[in-house]
Amino acid sequence: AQSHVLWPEIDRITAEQLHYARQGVGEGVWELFAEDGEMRMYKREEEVNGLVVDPLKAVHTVKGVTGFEMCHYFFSPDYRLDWETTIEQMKVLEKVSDDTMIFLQIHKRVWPASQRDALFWSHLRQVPDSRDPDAQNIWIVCNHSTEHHSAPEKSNGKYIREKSNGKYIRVFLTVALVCQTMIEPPKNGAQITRDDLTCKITYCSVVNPGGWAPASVLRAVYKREYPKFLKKFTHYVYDQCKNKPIRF
Ligand SMILES: CCCc1ccc(-c2ccc(S(=O)(=O)CCO)cc2)cc1[C@H]1C[C@H]1c1ccccn1
Repeated sequence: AQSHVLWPEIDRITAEQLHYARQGVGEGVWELFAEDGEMRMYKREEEVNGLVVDPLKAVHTVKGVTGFEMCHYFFSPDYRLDWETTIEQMKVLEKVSDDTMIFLQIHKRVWPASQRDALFWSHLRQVPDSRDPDAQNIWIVCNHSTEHHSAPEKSNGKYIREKSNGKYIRVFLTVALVCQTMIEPPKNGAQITRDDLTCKITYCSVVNPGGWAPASVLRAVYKREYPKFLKKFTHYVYDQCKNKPIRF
């Protein structure tokens, strides 16, 4: 993908998001708003031009899967409709390379706000750990809004069923899923099994709704949808992997 026009931006945003994901939530600005088992979900309340763009950061620990497996199921279009419940339609507009694609997603309407779509590149990458050079166990998927000739801001009906008003408000998003595999080597030198695996997850998301929506509505939607999404997604990956050979 190094030759693609988007490559410099993909490289820069992915590196920025990795750094951002690694920053702790200790500094007081993050507000814990959801907990479920090992999952902790934090937000910051921010508005841009009166629009709610609350950054979100979630940390979670899932036993029995690797960081690669978690990122693979998050990245691949083949499984998305199995775990993403807020999407009405999804299309891969361009396959830039095996690890980079451009998606167009129509999200379900969040009443009373009008319906939105999201157009973004998605990039999957293994990350050398600066602090531990031989840690080959960190993977990231970064999703970042982009433009594409085949899906201008106004839904042109060519690919996606035209709604009555012929237009979806386009959100602007940056999302990162960073996953690290921890292995508890079996005492007796036996082969590693899924019981020896733990996946440490950091999920970061900033979604600008692109057009006005009541702050109270958006905050209620995020409070409900994000915990549901991360719980459903991680359970889905565990179920998909549990009877399959481990992929690092
Ligand atoms: C008015 C904003 C509408 C809206 C647009 C977009 C998104 C959204 C898009 C992408 C991603 S992802 O993590 O990249 C997974 C791929 O789909 C997550 C969220 C969420 C909402 C809102 C519907 C809410 C929501 C919140 C959390 C999870 C899912 N949906």
